Amino acid sequence: MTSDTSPFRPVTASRSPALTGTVNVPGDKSISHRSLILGSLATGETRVSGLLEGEDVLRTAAAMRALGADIYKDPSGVWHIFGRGVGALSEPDRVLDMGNSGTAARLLMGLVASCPFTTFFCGDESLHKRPMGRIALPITEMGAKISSRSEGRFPLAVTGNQLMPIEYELPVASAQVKSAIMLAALDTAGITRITEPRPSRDHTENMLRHFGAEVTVTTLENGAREITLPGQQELKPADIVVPGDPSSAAFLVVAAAILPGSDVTILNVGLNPLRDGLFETLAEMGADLEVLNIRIEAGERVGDLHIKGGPLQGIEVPVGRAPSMIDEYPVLFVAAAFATGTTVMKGLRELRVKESDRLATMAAGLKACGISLEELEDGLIIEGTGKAPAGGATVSTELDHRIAMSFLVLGLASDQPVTVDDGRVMETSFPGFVQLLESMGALFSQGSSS
Ligand SMILES: O=C(O)C1=C[C@@H](OP(=O)(O)O)[C@@H](O)[C@H](O)C1
Ligand SMILES: C=C(OP(=O)(O)O)C(=O)O
Repeated sequence: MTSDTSPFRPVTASRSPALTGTVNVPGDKSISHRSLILGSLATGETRVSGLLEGEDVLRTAAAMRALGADIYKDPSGVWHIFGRGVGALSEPDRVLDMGNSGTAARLLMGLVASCPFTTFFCGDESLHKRPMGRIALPITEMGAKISSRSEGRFPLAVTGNQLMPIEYELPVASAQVKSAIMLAALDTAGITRITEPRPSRDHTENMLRHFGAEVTVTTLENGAREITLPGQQELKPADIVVPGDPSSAAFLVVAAAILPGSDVTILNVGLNPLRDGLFETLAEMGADLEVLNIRIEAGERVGDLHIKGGPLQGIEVPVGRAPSMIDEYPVLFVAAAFATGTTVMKGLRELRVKESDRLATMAAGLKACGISLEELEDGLIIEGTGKAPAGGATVSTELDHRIAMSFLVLGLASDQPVTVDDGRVMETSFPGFVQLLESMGALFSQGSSS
């Protein structure tokens, strides 16, 4: 994280009693980014409750302010966004620092591609390693100009232009790339068509409809999806209630599943069918998991999760399910380490270009905690013994919030404590992670156990 130069803050998780309680997790990160961006493009005031106030989303808020939107949080916690209308953003007078956030970086590159000025972007050490060519390619084809370091990495500048609509086939299922093209297409005359090989999260499509825009989604015979977006539509402001983030709930669900006797309810969790792959997978592994009170709010499926601790079985996770649980693999690897038998997880090359190389970082930490596994080019095969792993390691989080939280969950149920070298990274997506789990019975200490 670029702005904080204080020393690392290690956090240690120790073997804990059963977890209990009824809790809420912070708001969904993907939906929070999109409410700030689309709210800034609507004509008038959008009110957002439950916005995730994690560092990634606060970067988006700061960037949208720099692009001319008026955004503030009232004393009751509701965020107010006074949008400028599609095509009415103004030139930022500073470099937009996207911190650790791939979503903020990529969506905003698409957004400014149709703006008649140059926008400069930078981020932290992790973001500077992540591939941006996947955005540069389609928006350059539409008519924008990108000046970047080699291989299209940050820092970079996007010079916007009057764009041409495109027909674009995504090489991999990526909601970030899809959304960047849709944001570029919003102020582009004509019809843009995007085909994705497998469905990726559709929050941008859902929220555009919630703001009154026309978006058509067709599922093709081979399972691919085609998204059709006519440009230059007006967005009408609409109130948004952000559900709890299923990717954050995932850590609590796995922690409860691997700690015998646990009984936890998580209220108000987003259960978009393109995000719920982890819960389906845990159920197949034998987890005692129920989904209750399913409802639709602001175009998104929401419900409550009830999870009890109990034995898990190793399984082969279907490759096609990966997009619906892409951020949950690190914590699924932890669940697999507690299961009886082999869990095979493949088709995960994308994990190598997240905040860290999540296959390599997780494999190294799991091995250090005494877990047998094989690292493949595109996945992990984990051998669970059905018993608690040894633990007892200090793991490097590599500026990756999901690595930090996954190993802390492991430490709650392993024989020896597990330390992560820097707990600050959790602020990215889950402020208050340690305190929330402590309120359920989990044992943490600041600093290293040795
Ligand atoms: O669109 C989004 O909000 C996100 C899409 C996913 O990335 P990809 O688009 O790279 O799959 C996911 O990993 C990320 O955390 C959030
Ligand atoms: C990959 C993630 O986020 P981003 O791409 O926005 O950095 C994540 O939150 O796991």
